[in-house]
Parts: sequence; C-alpha cells; structure tokens
Amino acid sequence: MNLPPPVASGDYLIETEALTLQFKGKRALDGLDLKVARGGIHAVVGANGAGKSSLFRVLLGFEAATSGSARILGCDSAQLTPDLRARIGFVNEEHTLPPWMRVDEVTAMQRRQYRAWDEQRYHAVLRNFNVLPDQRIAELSRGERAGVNLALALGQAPELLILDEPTLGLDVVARRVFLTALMDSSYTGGTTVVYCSHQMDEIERVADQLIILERGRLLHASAPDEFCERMRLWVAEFPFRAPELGATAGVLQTEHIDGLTHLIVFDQGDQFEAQLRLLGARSVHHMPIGLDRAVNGMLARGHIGSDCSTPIIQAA
Ligand SMILES: Nc1ncnc2c1ncn2[C@@H]1O[C@H](COP(=O)(O)OP(=O)(O)OP(=O)(O)O)[C@@H](O)[C@H]1O
Repeated sequence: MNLPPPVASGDYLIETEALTLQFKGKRALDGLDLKVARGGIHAVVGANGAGKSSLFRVLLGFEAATSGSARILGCDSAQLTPDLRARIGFVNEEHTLPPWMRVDEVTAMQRRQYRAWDEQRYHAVLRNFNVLPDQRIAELSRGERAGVNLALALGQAPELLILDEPTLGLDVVARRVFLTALMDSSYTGGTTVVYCSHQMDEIERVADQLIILERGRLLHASAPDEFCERMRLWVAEFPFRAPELGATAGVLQTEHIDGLTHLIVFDQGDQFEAQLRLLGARSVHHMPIGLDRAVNGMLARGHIGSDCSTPIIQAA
C-alpha cells in the first residue's frame, strides 16, 4: 500500500479536543474529544441528533466551533487551504452536485481539479449505475446521484474520505457495490474512510473502528468485534417478581419476554450470574450479541425518550 506522508500531531487524520458547537438553545457537540488514526474505515454511529453531521461540518470548516479545537490532516479545520481540501473527499446524504450540469461535464471538472484523479476507480464505481454521460444531474434518480457522487469522490483518490449517510436511497445491489468500492479504496488505495450511518449490517461488514457518539460526546471507540465481545445478553428466570435491574452496574437494557428477564449488559464477567442468583434468579444464561443489538442497547439507555438518560460508560 502506498500511503501519503504522515500528518503532524502523531498520525491522526482527525483530532478534536473539547470540541463544542452550540446553537440557540441546543448543543450539537459537547466537549468532544476524538482521535481518528490514519488507515481503515471508521464508522461513526449515534442516535438522531447525536452530532454526527455537525462533527463533519465543523471538521470540514463549513461551521465554526463555539469552543475547543478541531484538526483535520494536521490543520485547524477553520484554516483549510485549497490544497488540503483537495486531499479530502466528502459525500453527504443530499448528494449536492450542480443540478444543471451534465455528468460528463461534472466529471471533466473533477478530472481537472484533482491532480491524483483516478479514472479507473471512477469508472469501476460508475459502471454499476445506469447513468448516461449526457444526463443532467437533476435528471438522475436519488440512487444514481449517490452513485455519481461516490464515483467522483473515489476518483479524486482522497487521503481522507468523509461520508455522511451516503447509502440512503441506494438499492441492495448498489449498496453492496458502494461498500465494496469503499473497502477497495481503503485497503488498496490507502484512503482513510470516516463514514456515518444507521445501517449496522453495513458497519459490521466494513468498519475497522466503531465510534459511538451520544449527545455530542464520545461514548465509545473500539473495533466493532471488541465492542461486541464486551456485550452480553443475559436471560434470567425469576420464579417470583423480577427485581428492578435498570440501575445495576453494566445493565443497558431490560426486557421481560415470556416470563424471562432479558438484559443487555456491558463489561460484566461471570460474577454477574452470581449477582442475579442472589437476587433470586432460578436459571441464568448468557450469549453473545451482534453489533446491531449491541449498539442499540448502548444507545437506548441514553436515548432522548429513555427513562434513564445518564450515560453508563465513558469513552474507551
Ligand atoms: N443550524 C442548527 N440550528 C439549531 N440546531 C441545530 C442546527 N444544526 C443541528 N442542530 C441540532 O444539533 C443536534 C445535532 O444535529 P446533527 O445533524 O449533527 O445530528 P446527527 O447525529 O447527524 O443526526 P441524524 O442521525 O438525525 O442525521 C440536533 O439536536 C440538531 O437539532
């Protein structure tokens, strides 16, 4: 793999410190400390309104932080030069391309603008969409527009690619193509990908690093497998009334199903069984859970509609 030279400040492509973005009456980012190392695919997840898009907007210099710092490719986000911008690709859910331009015109523009333009990579993605060169952007379907956007971003051969819910509106085949292209550009093209999505199946497939945001703060960061290994589904049978377990250490979510108590639990070892037995459980067993359920359990506790909105864990 042919990696570009390292950036300043260790080899973190993204670094934020106590980053806060305050709107009237709302705090989108709340003292966020985040480091994203070079290489791989980093998935940012969080409930609606957790601050994912706000983070991207501040990092790319589209929005000024209220306080704290945000650095991207070693440079203050508020001071990005055209040269640095050329090393960053960005795809957002709105797929904002000039609607009046033809696909071939937009492509020619990008080809001129980016010195590292990779024609092969561009066509490898675009050929999966039924897009004609003389079609105007406004005439494309939402999914086709997403495809053109991604092809353009990957053709740019960026050092860092930031994608804000890019697969919204894509059909299953297009989504697979998209994810394969992402993995290919990360593993063979040396692009570091930072990707935000609500699709856990996608993240499970492609992500090397999972970053969980909650209300503008970092709740967790690790490899997805590592995160799942720390989560367990415990199922206990209480012959009499099940005790209230919501406040028990590690318990993220409690459900009562067919007379059994189901608990999603973080970072608790075998002593958790003894704890449940002490509380009167007759039978207890546990099993691993997938990423979807694990993230769901983690986010449910701090969710805006939840009874318990205090985060249970700090960032790893
Ligand atoms: N211009 C704005 N004015 C006021 N509040 C805003 C503004 N932009 C974002 N917010 C608020 O900041 C919070 C974070 O928004 P953001 O778009 O970053 O969330 P998100 O994690 O991307 O959410 P989603 O998953 O729903 O796209 C939300 O509560 C949102 O209402």
